[in-house]
Amino acid sequence: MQIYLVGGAVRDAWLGRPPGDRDWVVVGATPEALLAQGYLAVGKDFPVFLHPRTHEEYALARTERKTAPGYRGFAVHAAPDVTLEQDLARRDLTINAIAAPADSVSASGQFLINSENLIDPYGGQQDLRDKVLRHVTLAFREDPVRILRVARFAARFTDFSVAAETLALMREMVDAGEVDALVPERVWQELARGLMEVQPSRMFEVLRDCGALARLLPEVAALWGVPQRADYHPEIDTGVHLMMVLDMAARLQAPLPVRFACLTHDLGKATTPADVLPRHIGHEARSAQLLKGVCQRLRVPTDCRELADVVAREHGNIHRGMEFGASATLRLLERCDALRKPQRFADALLACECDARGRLGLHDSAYPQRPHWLQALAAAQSVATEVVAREAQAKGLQGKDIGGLVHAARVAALRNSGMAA
Ligand SMILES: Nc1ccn([C@@H]2O[C@H](COP(=O)(O)OP(=O)(O)OP(=O)(O)O)[C@@H](O)[C@H]2O)c(=O)n1
Ligand SMILES: [Mg+2]
Repeated sequence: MQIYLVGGAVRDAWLGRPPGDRDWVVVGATPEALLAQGYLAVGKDFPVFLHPRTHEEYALARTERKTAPGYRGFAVHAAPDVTLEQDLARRDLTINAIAAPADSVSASGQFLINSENLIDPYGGQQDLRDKVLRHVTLAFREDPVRILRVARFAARFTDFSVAAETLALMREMVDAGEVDALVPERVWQELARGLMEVQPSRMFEVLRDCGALARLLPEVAALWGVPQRADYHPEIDTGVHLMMVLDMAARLQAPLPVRFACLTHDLGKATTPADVLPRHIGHEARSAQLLKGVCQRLRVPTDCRELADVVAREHGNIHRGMEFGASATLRLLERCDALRKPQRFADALLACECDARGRLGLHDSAYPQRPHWLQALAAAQSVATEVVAREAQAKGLQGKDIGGLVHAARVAALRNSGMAA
């Protein structure tokens, strides 16, 4: 049997990027032969094994053929006569279809990037040089997740472009309804990974270009072409603003829930009645409503969903908050459940900063609201609630009345701290 390193590990080594997971392909072997050598079978859909010592993935060379729409609909053929070239042909992109013989890969994980070593039948190295994301063969069609992968790679390899013929193929797949058949978990997984890349806007650009965004996230796709007030939004177009907000979130190294909250905070602007434009009165509540549909459809995890809800509802108030009186300040903190969930509130503030700076010409402006709200939260937290509660109980007060006293003590603390009038 022959063993080769393939996929992302070869690509990343070639680009001089830090190594991630390593995937190996085994040619000329049977499952029995690998089991006899101590490999552990793990593949449910394909013959994949874990190395007895390193636990890295070793897959038997295989071909795949589509049998039904969607992610699960394919038949796999793995046999000792499947060649390396055949296995590479069924992969997504040429840059992911380069193989390095195992004996050219040293134990430390380093290997020589030497074109004489590499097996590269589909021009992957040329596409790495030209910075092109190009499909290997028409087998690309057999897995619609690849549409999302290409978009995600565009967000990571920011100076790569998608080959025209690959974009055309992706468009064909979208038109054939292929993305509609994807299971929500896969869509979310790829979107989440793309959001965490260095330039998430590029993922959405590619998804828009091939028509997939309107199928997967119609609420987001609808934001392009919606105008905003030029005095607040010099970029005017809501979709353009959204992309700037996402890239600001990446620049500020925001965690995933913040990036998801950025993605959905303005959804309601797409449903603003035409006669109100370019103003968006009350869009926050409409964003929160549309967000619910997105989260149900894509099974968005709780932390992302909850933060996005807070940000959708309150971002306008957080922006305006420096002018709030003590009572309104505390009410916002309470609506955000900030006293019990201070980290989530801090994340909401970060999302709001991305929103404020994700505007044309404002990328480097300050966002004093963030320290302001953190100080306000600290002032509210400084109230010794047990003491207030004990004193109230001593006076014979109960339940709601005690809550009222705690609230009043926090308002007073906000006033005394000079945070609000
Ligand atoms: N839908 C998919 C998923 C994977 N692959 C192939 O399997 C390899 C490994 O997959 P994976 O680890 O998911 O992707 P990587 O390319 O390694 O990228 P990442 O850095 O995101 O792990 C890919 O390079 C590609 O050759 C594919 O063709 N189609
Ligand atoms: Mg990988």
